[in-house]
Amino acid sequence: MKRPISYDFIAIGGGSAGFNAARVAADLGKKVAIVDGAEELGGLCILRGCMPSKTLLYSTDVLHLAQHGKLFGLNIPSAKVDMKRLHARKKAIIGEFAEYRAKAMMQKRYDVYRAHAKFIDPHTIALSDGKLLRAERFIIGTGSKVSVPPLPGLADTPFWTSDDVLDLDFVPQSVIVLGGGIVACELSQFLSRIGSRVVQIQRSSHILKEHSPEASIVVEDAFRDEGIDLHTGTSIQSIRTTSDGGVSVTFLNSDGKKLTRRAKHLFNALGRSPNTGSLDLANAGVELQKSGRIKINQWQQTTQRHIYAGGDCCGPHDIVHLAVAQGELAARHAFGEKKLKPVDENLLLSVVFTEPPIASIGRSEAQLKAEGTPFLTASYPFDDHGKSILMEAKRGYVKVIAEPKRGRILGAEIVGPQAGELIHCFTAPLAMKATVFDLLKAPWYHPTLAEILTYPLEDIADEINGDA
Ligand SMILES: Cc1cc2nc3c(=O)[nH]c(=O)nc-3n(C[C@H](O)[C@H](O)[C@H](O)COP(=O)(O)OP(=O)(O)OC[C@H]3O[C@@H](n4cnc5c(N)ncnc54)[C@H](O)[C@@H]3O)c2cc1C
Ligand SMILES: NC(=O)c1ccc[n+]([C@@H]2O[C@H](COP(=O)([O-])OP(=O)(O)OC[C@H]3O[C@@H](n4cnc5c(N)ncnc54)[C@H](O)[C@@H]3O)[C@@H](O)[C@H]2O)c1
Repeated sequence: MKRPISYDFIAIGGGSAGFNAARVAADLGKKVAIVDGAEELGGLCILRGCMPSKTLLYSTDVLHLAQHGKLFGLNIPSAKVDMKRLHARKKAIIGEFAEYRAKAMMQKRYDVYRAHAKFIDPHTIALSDGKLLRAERFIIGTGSKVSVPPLPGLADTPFWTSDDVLDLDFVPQSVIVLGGGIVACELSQFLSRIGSRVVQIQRSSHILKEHSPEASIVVEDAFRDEGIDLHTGTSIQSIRTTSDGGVSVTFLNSDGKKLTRRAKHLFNALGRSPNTGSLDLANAGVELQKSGRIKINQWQQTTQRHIYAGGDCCGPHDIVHLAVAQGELAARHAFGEKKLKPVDENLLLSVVFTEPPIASIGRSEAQLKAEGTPFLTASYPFDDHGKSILMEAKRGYVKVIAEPKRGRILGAEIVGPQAGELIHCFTAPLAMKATVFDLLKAPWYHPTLAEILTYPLEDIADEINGDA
């Protein structure tokens, strides 16, 4: 048997979690290897996730504004997508990001192995190119893959995944989108705005079920107004290919009525599952949760304490800044850094890049109610705010949730223009445990979208002061 090459730290997977763990370990002076089996380096976020989707969505936001030029007193005779250019722009932008990441990975500080890894014992991995590597400590950051749930007919019907939709260079005539999660919603609106006829079918009673029904309903109304044939509270009965090469989906709608929808293409956006199947984790003594995610503790350690995990393969949320934070924490903990803090669930930040977008931070009303934690809440609508009115962006609201005695901010939810940017008015205050009174000491420029936040802050302050 060959002698393994030895390292202090090996990252299996060079995405957001693995790469950032490797970077920190190298900063700490350790001998580090990154093993990644992908054809192209960069990870999901850069290649087929956040960056391509947001590049395309920005273009369709601009397109939508141009198509509604009349609202702004503009005469734009025709505004249409040019799919070849849109596709080329996306490829150029993503190409640059990927090149930058690949350069960062190919520095002398790491050895990079372009192969798939699997464990043969708790300290040794075998690579698909036949090499053996050994390390004192590991991080598993192998990400996630598209799920194919056991829906009748799905496995036998050709379908697109988000990878295909993000790489389109033509306008599909019609698409049935299965699912109502973030991927389904962001890309349904993209498809609809480039000119496809879109049917979206979701099992639960609201889309984006991780958010409040109140927030989801704002987006559902916008989708229906834009012409998306959206069905929620459904149960899919059958999926099949039609004789003309299209697809047909039969489902029970929320009233129990049987409906069939046909389209040229099917887009499976029914979720993602952790990518751990080929790692032979049993050989390393690394256990999985029921969900298939790798079991971790607050320091990202798996059930085999010198093996850490970060990102989509362990969750609990598939969000990039968390994958980065988990990777960094794992590497620091692995090499004994003191005064570390676990990733703080009370600061959970989420942005859905639909239009209107939804953004939230911290605890939700539903969570606080379920825990029996007392709280105050106040909200204010965008249709009564100067800046959003002049932007013709009147859907949605801002909501602040605070502790009832001192007014410490516990959470916030924003649905409406620039929600993904505005929510960052709360990130530092929440991290610093600020109160509504602290935020009201700050200046708020007029006329901005951000100044809308002062209204719910003032309402809560008044309630605590007894002035309400
Ligand atoms: C369409 C879409 C849009 C998204 N948009 C956003 C967004 O706007 N904001 C946000 O926060 N999140 C977004 N996400 C989620 C985000 O992309 C992921 O949470 C994040 O990229 C996961 O990072 P990771 O490091 O866990 O995995 P990845 O980046 O997937 O990295 C895993 C790496 O491991 C490698 N690998 C796998 N198995 C092996 C093996 N056995 N051996 C060696 N290498 C292996 C893979 O090749 C890959 O490079 C989006 C996801 C999708 C699908
Ligand atoms: N803006 C962002 O931060 C962003 C963008 C895209 C993706 N992501 C992340 O990527 C991850 C994957 O997103 P996703 O949208 O693919 O997954 P998801 O799990 O969020 O959504 C999957 C959807 O499919 C539905 N579904 C699942 N099984 C079903 C069945 N058998 N029948 C009918 N409906 C079914 C679910 O109810 C859910 O609405 C998410 O965790 C998300 O955090 C984040």
